[in-house]
Amino acid sequence: MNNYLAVDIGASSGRVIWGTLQEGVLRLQEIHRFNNGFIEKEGHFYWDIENLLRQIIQGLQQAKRLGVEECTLGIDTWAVDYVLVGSSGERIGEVYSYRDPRTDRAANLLHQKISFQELYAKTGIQQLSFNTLYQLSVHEQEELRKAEQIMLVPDYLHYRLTGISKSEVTNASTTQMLNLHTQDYDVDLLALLGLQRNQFPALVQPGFRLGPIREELVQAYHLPRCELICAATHDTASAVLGVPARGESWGYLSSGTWSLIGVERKQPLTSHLAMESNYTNEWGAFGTYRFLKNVMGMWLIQQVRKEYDNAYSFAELAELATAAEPFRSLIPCNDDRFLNPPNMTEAIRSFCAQTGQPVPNTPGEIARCIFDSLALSYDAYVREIEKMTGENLEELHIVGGGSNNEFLCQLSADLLGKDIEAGPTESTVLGNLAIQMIADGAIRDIQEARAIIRHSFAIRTYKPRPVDPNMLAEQRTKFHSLHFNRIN
Ligand SMILES: Nc1ncnc2c1ncn2[C@@H]1O[C@H](COP(=O)(O)OP(=O)(O)OP(=O)(O)O)[C@@H](O)[C@H]1O
Ligand SMILES: C[C@H](O)[C@H](O)[C@@H](O)C(=O)CO
Ligand SMILES: [Mg+2]
Repeated sequence: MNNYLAVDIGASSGRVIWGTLQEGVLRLQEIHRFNNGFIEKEGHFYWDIENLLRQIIQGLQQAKRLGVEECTLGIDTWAVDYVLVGSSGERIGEVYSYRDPRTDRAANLLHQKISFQELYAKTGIQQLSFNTLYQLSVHEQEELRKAEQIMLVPDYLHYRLTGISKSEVTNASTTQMLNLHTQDYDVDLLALLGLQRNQFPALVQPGFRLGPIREELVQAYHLPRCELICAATHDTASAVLGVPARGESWGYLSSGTWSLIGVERKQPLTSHLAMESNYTNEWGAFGTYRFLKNVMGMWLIQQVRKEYDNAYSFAELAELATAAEPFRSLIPCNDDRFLNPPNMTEAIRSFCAQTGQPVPNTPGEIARCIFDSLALSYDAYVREIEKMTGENLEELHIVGGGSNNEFLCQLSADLLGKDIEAGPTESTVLGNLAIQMIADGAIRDIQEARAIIRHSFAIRTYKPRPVDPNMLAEQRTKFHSLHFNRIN
């Protein structure tokens, strides 16, 4: 029986999970979990990349202690952020978090050189203020000049472990620098930033075999002998692979720090409506495209929970929301004011005051405002996606940590009037493992992998409850009037 290790590092937490496939059942054993999150230094926000490497090493050491002598290893992380690497392989400077305010005006400045319309026609990528393209356009020129390589976070982690430098396509597509037509980095876009194509590693597909962990690391840290295989290194791309879809017409909501809501397509969709509504075409595994939209997601409640000194679990906050008055106050989840405010609770309260809504006070009222607003977002975007693709989605899957939020899963089913299938929580890990097992020949293809996931993990179905159509129409109208997510 082969051993497969998945390292999945999201914005709020990371985990090292040991996967095995026994008689058609996929079994997971969590062997290490750690908190993630950016650190603030002099008004800027960075990731502690050295700590992430330490945590991966600790997870591998634990795997060895549990008896894993040989394995394959896949790594996935959040998107867009990058590491500058010098001619001697040294890291140059800090690793900025995408929530750093340095990009607040970057898009407006860059669009003086190239319109968003032209950019979208090239890349099909949604406008998020922190896309890698915008980050690099404002990065300190001194550091950029010293950079021989620009690696996205998971590619850099691969590099530190193996010495091999490659750029895996699913995550590379989130840079907004990959050209849909040439299927490579767009050299004209790079030139706008004063960058060369050879500063970015060669593109590779999920399943690419990177090679073994460097021997000196194996010896120094008593690690298992691991061969690194490129997962779909964008965590959302792995999450989509881990969706236990049955048919051909299905949508997903990868619910974690962000809610990524979309469909898996064989071709990109870059219509004028898709661009105007700010939908993206991130690349998926096996030549697919993840036509989706970023929704601010559980970041909102994560920050509120911290501001209550973590006095409540996420389950308790969902419970308190259940008892609060429905649709009393709503927020436009994707408004930039919620991207990284000094205090999320205050940002929510002041928005409600500014818009003449009742101001939420208690933890339950704040949580209810967040979850009502998220559910109305999901309702709006699923209907937009169905309109743009011409599909009536027969299956809707919520995966990731948010699939444990019973209140929000049920409310989403009620508003949409559709069944919602919730779980697995660790869909990202499962998608990471699926690529390894397919590369290893243990699983034939992604269809078989999804069938095995369906068979191996409990999936809870939320059936829609009756909703007053007048109330629904009223809330949809109110939400739409508050919603600012138009490209300025
Ligand atoms: N029992 C629960 N009840 C309600 N919500 C929960 C529960 N467990 C987890 N969550 C939600 O799941 C979120 C974390 O999801 P997940 O672990 O998928 O995120 P992540 O992988 O750390 O981050 P990223 O989204 O960047 O991948 C929490 O912020 C919380 O809102
Ligand atoms: C910054 C990105 O939008 C973010 O990482 C999102 O793509 C994601 O993957 C969240 O897990
Ligand atoms: Mg995650």
